[in-house]
Amino acid sequence: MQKQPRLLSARLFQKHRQVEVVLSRSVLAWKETEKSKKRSGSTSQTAHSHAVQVCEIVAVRKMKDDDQDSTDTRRSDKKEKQLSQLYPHAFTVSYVTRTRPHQWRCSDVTFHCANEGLCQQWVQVLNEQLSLLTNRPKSLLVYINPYGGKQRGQRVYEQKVAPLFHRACITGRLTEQANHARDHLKTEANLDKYDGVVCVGGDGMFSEILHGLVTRTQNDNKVDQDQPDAELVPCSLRIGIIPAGSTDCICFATVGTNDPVTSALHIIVGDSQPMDVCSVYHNDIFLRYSVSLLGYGFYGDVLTDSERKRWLGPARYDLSGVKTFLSHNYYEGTISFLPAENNTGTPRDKLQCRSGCFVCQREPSSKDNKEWEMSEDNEKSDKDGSSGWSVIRGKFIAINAASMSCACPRSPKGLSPSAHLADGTTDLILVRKCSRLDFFRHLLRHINKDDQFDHSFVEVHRVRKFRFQPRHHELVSLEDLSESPKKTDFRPICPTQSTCNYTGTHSSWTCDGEILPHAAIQVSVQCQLIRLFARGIEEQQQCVFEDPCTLWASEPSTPSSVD
Ligand SMILES: CCCCCCCCCCCCC/C=C/[C@@H](O)[C@H](COP(=O)(O)O)NC(=O)CCCCC
Ligand SMILES: Nc1ncnc2c1ncn2[C@@H]1O[C@H](COP(=O)(O)OP(=O)(O)O)[C@@H](O)[C@H]1O
Ligand SMILES: [Ca+2]
Repeated sequence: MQKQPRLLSARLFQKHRQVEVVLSRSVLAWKETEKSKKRSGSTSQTAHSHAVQVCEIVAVRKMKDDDQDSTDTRRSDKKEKQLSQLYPHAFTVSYVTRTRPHQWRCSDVTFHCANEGLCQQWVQVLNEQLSLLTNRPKSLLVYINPYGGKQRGQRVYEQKVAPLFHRACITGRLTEQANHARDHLKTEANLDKYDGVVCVGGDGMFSEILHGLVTRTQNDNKVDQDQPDAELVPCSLRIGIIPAGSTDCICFATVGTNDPVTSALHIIVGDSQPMDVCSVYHNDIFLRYSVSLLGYGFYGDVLTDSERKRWLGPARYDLSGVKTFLSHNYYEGTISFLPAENNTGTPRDKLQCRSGCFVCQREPSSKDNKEWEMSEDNEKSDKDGSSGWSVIRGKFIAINAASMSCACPRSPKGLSPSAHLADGTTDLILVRKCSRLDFFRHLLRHINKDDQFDHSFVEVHRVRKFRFQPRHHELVSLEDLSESPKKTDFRPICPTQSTCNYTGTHSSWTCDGEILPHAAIQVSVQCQLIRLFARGIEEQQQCVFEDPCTLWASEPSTPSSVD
């Protein structure tokens, strides 16, 4: 690893202990000095040595700066005030620490020094380093859905997020007309003023922001998104999600947890995660965009039923899930899809999309481009189903397109554990008609370690485009009307019954939790159309910066004050 010169080094104090503090371009490190260790009788080296990446420093402030407001009575502020009285020349560094897996917290370390000049110097140089991090947002447009999830959006923002944003000097315009977030973004908001848009809510709220921002970007660039073959322009503003919804799958699958503080910190440090977006059409009419689950049959029915139970909050999905499972309906139709090229991996490989995923980072090589162009040609010569496109006709309990893993607290590995966030593909999962018990076994595998695709009635394909055509409604009703129950019927289970109920009607598509008005749809994946304030799921405790030991040994590039 390349050794970086020190920008500053000094002997400072942490409470009563003397510490050696070193700053390079990428790392701030500190450790107790030998003298201080001896005095306190401590022998352990590691317990007293710390290192923080500069890019994970949230803020640096002189202790006195925040003490002007004597009306502030929060415990942390009181403590800070006491410290500043005790140590007049002190500064505090707030930085990211990893607590539980994927969970981030903001920790503070306060150093004090013998004179004001030294203190000023450290604050100035540290802040200069932070100002070089140009990916950090300074101004954010924040929308809160006060009615999402357990209706805690506003409280979560005010108590957990706003204080952190304030500390990092992020100013945001807080709006509570969340129901109008999409339209405000589409037409009214002056987006030039902002570095990003943040939503506080669930996947439905995220969807509002997505539609507002993508539509606005296309309009500004004179691209007609209603044309199925339009080449959409990627959005320049990143989107942040503070989870406060019912499923929070988009947050969970991009960060690894649905914790508001962790998300706020990913926003503050200016993370960036590109993400695919599916565009959904019905007979060449644009319907919606989707980033998580497009589901027909089981999930479509769960969502349709759950909308009537919104008052139950997140529990509505459990109740509707059980009800839909017991109904055990299947639907007939034809699904056609354009498979992704071989180099995109398969939904059944064990290559999970993680921070810095090389599958998503891969620039299409000239060979890949050629393959892709060939597929496009195939598509043109193949509107009625021949080579290039695969066509499957059948009876399905569920048809799911997962553009990301769809991991969430209900299913920590998700619907398609190896789906990628930004590879330009979606994983198409077909669950054919099967017994209720088999379907239960399949569902169960979403929460245990077994492979949910390892059933004879399940198949999964990685695709770039797909189309679905339900079996013709009129024909079905004429044939089956007498014996087919209505799709929303709820009947007691017959233990001997092992086949599904043919409804004779269509199901609906759920599109990131919203219901689509048409069953026949055409879908294509728009590779990396948006970016989130996230970095993908971190594999483990990240320690990717230079070894702090090299810092202690290296010489300062500019002479620095030592106690
Ligand atoms: C025997 C136990 C079986 C349990 C199986 C559970 C499988 C759960 C898979 C969940 C996939 C979720 C995909 C996410 C979709 C969200 O975008 C959508 C809207 O989210 P929000 O606005 O935050 O509410 N949520 C859903 O579609 C909920 C699906 C729940 C199905 C039980
Ligand atoms: N102020 C509001 N009043 C009512 N509905 C809203 C408001 N703001 C957003 N919504 C809508 O609420 C729906 C669900 O929001 P979401 O935040 O995803 O919660 P949940 O995860 O519980 O579904 C979305 O369709 C969103 O457009
Ligand atoms: Ca994808």
